[in-house]
Amino acid sequence: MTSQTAIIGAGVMGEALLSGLVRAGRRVDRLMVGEKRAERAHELEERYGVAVLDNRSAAEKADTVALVVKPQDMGDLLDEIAPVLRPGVLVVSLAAGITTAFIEARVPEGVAVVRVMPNTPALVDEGMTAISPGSHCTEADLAEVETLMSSVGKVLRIPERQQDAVTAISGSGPAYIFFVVESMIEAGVHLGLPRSTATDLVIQTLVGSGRMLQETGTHPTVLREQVTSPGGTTASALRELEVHRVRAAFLAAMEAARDRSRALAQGS
Ligand SMILES: NC(=O)C1=CN([C@@H]2O[C@H](COP(=O)(O)OP(=O)(O)OC[C@H]3O[C@@H](n4cnc5c(N)ncnc54)[C@H](O)[C@@H]3O)[C@@H](O)[C@H]2O)C=CC1
Ligand SMILES: O=C(O)[C@@H]1CCC=N1
Repeated sequence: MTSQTAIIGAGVMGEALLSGLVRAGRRVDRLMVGEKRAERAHELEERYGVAVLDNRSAAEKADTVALVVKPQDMGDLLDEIAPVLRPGVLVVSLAAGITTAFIEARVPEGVAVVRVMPNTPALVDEGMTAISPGSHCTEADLAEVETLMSSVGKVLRIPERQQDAVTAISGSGPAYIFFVVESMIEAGVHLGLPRSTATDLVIQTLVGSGRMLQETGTHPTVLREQVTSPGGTTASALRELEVHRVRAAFLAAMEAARDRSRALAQGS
């Protein structure tokens, strides 16, 4: 890929994308960053040797413009860069909730828009990204975004109507997993294990379980049953999780995330 890519908004997710592209071998002179915090901009220039420009200059020079600001900042950002977006430019939004229709209403005709929901494991090239085309998007545009996001992990094409649910499951998902990890470590400490021992045990259990899911292709219910010996320790623990309605709590949590994604689209 020889085109110029601008990343506007270089916080957690913007840097995950930037660093992934650099790790994947993208030449730094084919990347640009727009970042409003001067200190952060300087940090990224130092760390990656990437050019940090004002948003309009970055958007004007780029063939692909990735928007990685908070959903609440998206309207103002689009108003700022729309006048310099050329027809044929590809706009890629990574913001939760923001629809392609919202963006298309604010950019010139002929600008293709793709909505993307990544997650932070992109930082270690194990991201899960879902992409959806806007109404003027070609197969080539979508393939371009697929290539862009494959540099940081897996990519799935989905209809845009599924994006709020995807945001609730994989976009926010790493936070739930880290929450479970934190909770298990604290439980280990409560049971008298040194914190470092509990941390090692939980992290390797998570990594091993993830690899089993990925490599065996076996359904999680079957894998869970294999651990659950009749009358044993696991059955006792799982009964407590059911008593405390953990399954129902996960469902309620993800419904709340899905609803929040929808609300962000309305600007709240
Ligand atoms: N953090 C995550 O796990 C994920 C975040 N996202 C989406 O990515 C977007 C960014 O999220 P984070 O990186 O977590 O937030 P963040 O707050 O870490 O980064 C946003 C960055 O945008 C900059 N910014 C704000 N307005 C700007 C403007 N007008 N011009 C240039 N830079 C500007 C801020 O200074 C900041 O560095 C959000 O829309 C979020 O929904 C999507 C998936 C996962
Ligand atoms: O919490 C958020 O709104 C963003 C979107 C998905 C993950 N983080």
